[in-house]
Amino acid sequence: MTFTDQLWQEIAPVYEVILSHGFVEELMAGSLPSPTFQYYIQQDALYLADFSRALSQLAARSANPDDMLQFTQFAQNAILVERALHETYFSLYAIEPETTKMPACFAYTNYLLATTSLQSIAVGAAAVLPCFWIYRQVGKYIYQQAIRENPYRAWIDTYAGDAFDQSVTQMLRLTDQFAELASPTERANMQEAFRVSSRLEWYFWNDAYTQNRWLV
Ligand SMILES: Cc1ncc(CO)c(N)n1
Repeated sequence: MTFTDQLWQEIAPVYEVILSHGFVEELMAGSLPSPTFQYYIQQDALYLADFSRALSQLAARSANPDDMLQFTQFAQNAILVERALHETYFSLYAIEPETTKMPACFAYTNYLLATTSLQSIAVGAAAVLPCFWIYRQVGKYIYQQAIRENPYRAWIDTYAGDAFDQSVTQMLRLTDQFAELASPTERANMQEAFRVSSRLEWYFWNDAYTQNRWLV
């Protein structure tokens, strides 16, 4: 079993509750209320900018040019592909850009930036991995079940598509390479980072579903 297989086994319960979350179920059924999706898209635009910064941080800290190129491409894709998607939805739903990160987005982006800046590159890679991997799995799951006339089709197609699939496979390969070189302590830190980000993925959807705001 690869290191990344082990990572997935450990977060299997988190993945299960993500799949059964109301946000995912209603997105799949096409019945997600548009204010919920708007909130999500606004927060995701803020998230993606920092996700790209976190990937650039890993690129800058890479020891070899192959890894640098990979992380740079991931950072570029986070901006390009996903911005195109957001522009679709921003105009489709007349969504105003948001500037305030709500609690889950705030927690997640700050966690990614701190981890990719201050921890080892291996731990940083493990922290960004759920952003790739969970989205691919959720994307494929939704794609298989979603009704054809789904207002959220463009979102579903992006994450269930081949281009995203290939990035995820590359990211998994990189993480397994880092794990091979890592000490047992560092591998434990990678597991912890993977777990934290996986939980924050759930919180990100949950904040949108509950329209969570700062209470104070
Ligand atoms: C919160 C979140 N996680 C992962 C992705 C996929 O990159 C995304 N767009 N948003």
